[in-house]
Amino acid sequence: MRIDVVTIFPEYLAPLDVSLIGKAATAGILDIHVHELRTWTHDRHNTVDDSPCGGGPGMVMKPEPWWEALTALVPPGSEDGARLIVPTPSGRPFTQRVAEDLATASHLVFAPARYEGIDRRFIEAAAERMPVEELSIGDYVLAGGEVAVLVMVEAVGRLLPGVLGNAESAKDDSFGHSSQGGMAGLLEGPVYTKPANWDGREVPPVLLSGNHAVIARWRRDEALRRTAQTRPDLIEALDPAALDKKDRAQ
Ligand SMILES: N#Cc1c(-c2ccc3cc[nH]c3c2)n[nH]c1N
Repeated sequence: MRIDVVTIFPEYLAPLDVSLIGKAATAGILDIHVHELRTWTHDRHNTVDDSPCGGGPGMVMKPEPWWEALTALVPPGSEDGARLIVPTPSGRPFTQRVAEDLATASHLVFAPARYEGIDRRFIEAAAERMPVEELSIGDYVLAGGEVAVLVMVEAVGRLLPGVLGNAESAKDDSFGHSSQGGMAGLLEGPVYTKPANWDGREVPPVLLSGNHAVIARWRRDEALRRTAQTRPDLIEALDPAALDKKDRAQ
């Protein structure tokens, strides 16, 4: 997968060189390029913004630099498999299912804005050339979209074959929100490691029993309990067919 990120703060994307995503890039699984939006400006001041039409606070990002950048990164005729991702607080929620969908793309172009956002006409023009996703990472307001790009690239990148080792395959995601595997749609229950007694607190004996069926049942019960407590909406959203008799007894 090729990933292009266009931004006025390229240094904000430095974490993409680190850890899981950095290793995936080194391995050639991800081909990540971060670009300075001002590359596609032509005036003395490398202007990327202007005052909002109709008045109002702040500044709006001009469509021209974004359009030139997009055209350079996705030349006409090469749109097949390319998707433009625009982080925005007014976007569709970015969820695990959205991450799974984006992981099927061959080319993602991220357009993290600043100021009051990008001139709407850029989004409309881009949508005539390729799928455009306006996505939000949560119900709070950031100062720009770069943080959201880091979140989305990690959530999508970890789903690509070869990025996670076998021991930590995304298929077994148990942090909830995965739509795959036995814990699909549930939040993860508590996890423990050695020592068996720490601070006078014991690891639940079931986890030391060696009985994998009983352990699996206990973990699912704990996931159901935590999900019901923390995110009852996820319980409501579960496919009833995904719940067995013992689940319903919870
Ligand atoms: N995604 C996302 C966002 C943002 C966001 C995204 C882009 C810009 C550009 C200026 N301010 C922004 C805030 N705030 N909260 C979210 N969940």
